[in-house]
Amino acid sequence: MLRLAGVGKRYGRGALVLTDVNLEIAPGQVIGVVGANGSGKSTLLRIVGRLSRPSAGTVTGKPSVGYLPDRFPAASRMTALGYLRHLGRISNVSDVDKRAAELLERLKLAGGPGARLRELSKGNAQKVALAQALLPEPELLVLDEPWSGLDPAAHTVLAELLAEAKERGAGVVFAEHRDEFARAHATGVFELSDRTLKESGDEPKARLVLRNPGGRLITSTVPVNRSDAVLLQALQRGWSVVRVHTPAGK
Ligand SMILES: Nc1ncnc2c1ncn2[C@@H]1O[C@H](COP(=O)(O)OP(=O)(O)OP(=O)(O)O)[C@@H](O)[C@H]1O
Repeated sequence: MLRLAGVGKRYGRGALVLTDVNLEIAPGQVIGVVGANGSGKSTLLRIVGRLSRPSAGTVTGKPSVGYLPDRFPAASRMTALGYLRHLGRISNVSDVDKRAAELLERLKLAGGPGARLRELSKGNAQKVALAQALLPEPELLVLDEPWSGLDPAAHTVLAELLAEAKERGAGVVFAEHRDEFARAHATGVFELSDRTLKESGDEPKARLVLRNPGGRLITSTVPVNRSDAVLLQALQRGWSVVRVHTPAGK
């Protein structure tokens, strides 16, 4: 469906953000991309969704794409339904009103289809953003942190919608910063670190919640066999340990 080979990306004359990224997306595959803030997840997803061109390497395949951006510009006076109708007409969605209303109903958009975009809370704006990506039933869904801001009920609905997309043979690529969460929803998880993408094995991970000397809470996910070393280094730098979550039995 889509193949990235040797993909690199730099912005302007800046340093490389991605180097030698290889990724193949097949129908029915759900790929989770994890990585720290700034590791290049959004950059990679924009390339996968063909919204941005790589500086090196090739992207082959031209599936239709539904894209959920990392920031949804919801500053319009349009209603949620008006907005989806407009987008649906551009991409020739049949029965657009019915389908849009169904999606908004399943996601439980506060205020219903008539809610104005600029009055929506973060989580409700995210629901409209998800609906616009799902509406045309694209061959490839590219979702940048799709669970961000959603309440638990909408989490479940989104998991169902992704399972349905997978069932009809769509490919899905999503970005997520929580490793275990990505693992729970993906058929394959890849990690972006040091500017490149590696398949993330099933090695058990520990989640460390630390407080830096400035008082900020920092959450870090590390392989269990490295957690002692990371904790020791953090303590030596004057950080304190708030919580350590390890998988059962590790
Ligand atoms: N339009 C841009 N122009 C210049 N640099 C950019 C641009 N977009 C992203 N970057 C840089 O590319 C790097 C990767 O950013 P990106 O947003 O892809 O990371 P991310 O993993 O999605 O981060 P987050 O988890 O915080 O959303 C960062 O150093 C960022 O500053």
